[in-house]
Amino acid sequence: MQRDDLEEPITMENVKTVLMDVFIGGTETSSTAITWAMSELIKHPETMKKVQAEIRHAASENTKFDANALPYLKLVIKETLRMHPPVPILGPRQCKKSCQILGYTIPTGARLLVNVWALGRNPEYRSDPEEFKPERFETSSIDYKGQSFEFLPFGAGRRNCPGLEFGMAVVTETLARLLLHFDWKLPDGMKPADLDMTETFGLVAAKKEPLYLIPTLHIPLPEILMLKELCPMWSG
Ligand code: HEM
Repeated sequence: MQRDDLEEPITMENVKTVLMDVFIGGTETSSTAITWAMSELIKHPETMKKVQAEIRHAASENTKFDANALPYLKLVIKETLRMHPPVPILGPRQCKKSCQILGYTIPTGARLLVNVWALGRNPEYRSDPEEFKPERFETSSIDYKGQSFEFLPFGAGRRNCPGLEFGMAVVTETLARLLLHFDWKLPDGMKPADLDMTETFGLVAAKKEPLYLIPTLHIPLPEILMLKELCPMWSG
């Protein structure tokens, strides 16, 4: 693996650092997005029904589906990322050239923090920002790839998230599996309205109280098929 003949040599140190980036950048962000999506779905039973119907309709031979053919699930994930961006505040940016923003002078060299959480809930950019409504993205061209500055769950510019596609694939595949194979309910007769949606404050805005849900098996998942589908390189 070691290559010393390149302009930027690949060293064991580089490899370890990249792997660390993947673990630090990719695990808590993705699991936080999945937890928030499940929380919003359990709070909105009609949305849960609609997304499960889409996934169950798309799943052929009971367990196979094309994650790209799940447009409503994509809307659910977008809406989750709008209301609960796992990274609520982007890493600091430095102002290259003095400018005016909303009447404030931003001097050259000033450090700026972009509040993605506040952008997502700003009523100037959308109606009912406190409502979970995946349908709002149905007819909108707003995407999460860093071009729409009112919706930046993966950041923007050259320091945006390099794991965007991978993160979306993990979140989509995991949610689709959870929703295809299981029905979900709250424990102890708890009502959807009682679910505590408080966020933690930190680099990652996770759900403060753990999400406890009771699964009921809907479609069994043969273990061997699961391994083949998820890890084709292992199945020979
Ligand atoms: C739903 C999942 C994810 C979300 C919401 C997310 C979000 C973000 C955000 C907002 C940033 C800062 C971007 C900026 O300041 O403009 C970032 C940076 C980063 N992300 Fe992700 N991320 C996710 C998944 C992943 C995955 C799966 C990986 C790796 C496999 C990853 C690796 C990184 C790295 C290495 C950085 C730092 C980039 C830099 O500083 O140049 N992320 N992520």
